[in-house]
Amino acid sequence: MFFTHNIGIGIDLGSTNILLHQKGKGIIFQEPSVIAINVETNEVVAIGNEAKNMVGKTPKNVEVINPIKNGVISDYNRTAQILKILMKKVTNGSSLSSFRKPNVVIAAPTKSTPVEKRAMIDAVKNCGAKQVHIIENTISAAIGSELKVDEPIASMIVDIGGGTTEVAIISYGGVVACHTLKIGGDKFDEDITQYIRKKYNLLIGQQTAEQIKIEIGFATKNHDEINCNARGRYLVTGLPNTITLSSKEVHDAMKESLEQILATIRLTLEECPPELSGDIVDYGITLTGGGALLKGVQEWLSEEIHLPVNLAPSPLESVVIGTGKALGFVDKMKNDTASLSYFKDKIQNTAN
Ligand SMILES: Nc1ncnc2c1ncn2[C@@H]1O[C@H](COP(=O)(O)OP(=O)(O)OP(=O)(O)O)[C@@H](O)[C@H]1O
Repeated sequence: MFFTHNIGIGIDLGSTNILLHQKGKGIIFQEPSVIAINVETNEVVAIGNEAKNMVGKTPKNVEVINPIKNGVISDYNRTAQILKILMKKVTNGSSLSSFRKPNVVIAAPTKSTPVEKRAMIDAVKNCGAKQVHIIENTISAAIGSELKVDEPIASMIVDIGGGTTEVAIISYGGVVACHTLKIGGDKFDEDITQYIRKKYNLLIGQQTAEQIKIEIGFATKNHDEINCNARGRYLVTGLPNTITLSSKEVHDAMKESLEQILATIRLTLEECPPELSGDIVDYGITLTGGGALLKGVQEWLSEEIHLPVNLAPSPLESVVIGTGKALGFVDKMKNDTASLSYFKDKIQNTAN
């Protein structure tokens, strides 16, 4: 069967999760940004969920790596290996003639440097993409959260990811104020691990910490207390042990990181041009990213900043949905750039 149209792919290369959106199909991949490698042969053993399940359980010759840190590619070769497998998935393993090679829109951290952007573009191009366009994470998250970014209304987006929190005020399709913090949901996991180690002398694994956060983690101090069990290695005897942990303890463990996120939101609000402040007061701020799913985040934030706080329709998927929608703009731009002038400057076309 012949296809005459180009394949369009949107990519969110997150610190915790990688997502792929294919034009006409929707989200076709949504798994952890993890790769398991046989270090003796350099062969890929697994990626995504399968690789994440191997963390802490592999033999010596298999290494499980997270090649994206704080939203930025930290291990180029491993990221390229993941992308190659994903591209094969999209093209069903067939080698494509140049006119059928996919056009890609990839989201990059709003404050990434030209070198970091270039690394992303090269990684995707080397895997067989035809054109690669970069879109800023926060713009993509806002588009994917159904905010009206192309209208003269200011929006504020807070994307609490795994490795970073990005806070931006967007108006006329552009970022007018933005701050990035290298703290996200994964730091909450570390906070919980440290707390349990210090208080109970128990060493827990990263997946256990994440489960505790999801099950009984609250951003609000005042909530109906709940408990859960945590299993790990008791450091005094070296033997397995189980403790019972309360949601108040988990809140205490995460408190400092939450306060740093709050300080970053306040800082961005302080930089909001006065003409746009009214819109933020009227429409509030929109929370997205996996960290926005922490229990009580909406209540906690609206109490602290006295503004309406909305949750994006699909916090874990906002960015990739935004890249999928941006693909539509890129396609249309070839014929009609005038009505898309806001995005034209924001989506950097590297093909020409
Ligand atoms: N229900 C939940 N409650 C609390 N945290 C959650 C929940 N679901 C997912 N998370 C957390 O969300 C984080 C991942 O979010 P997301 O996929 O948006 O990050 P990312 O885009 O990969 O990271 P980054 O934006 O830093 O590159 C993880 O820390 C995960 O534990």
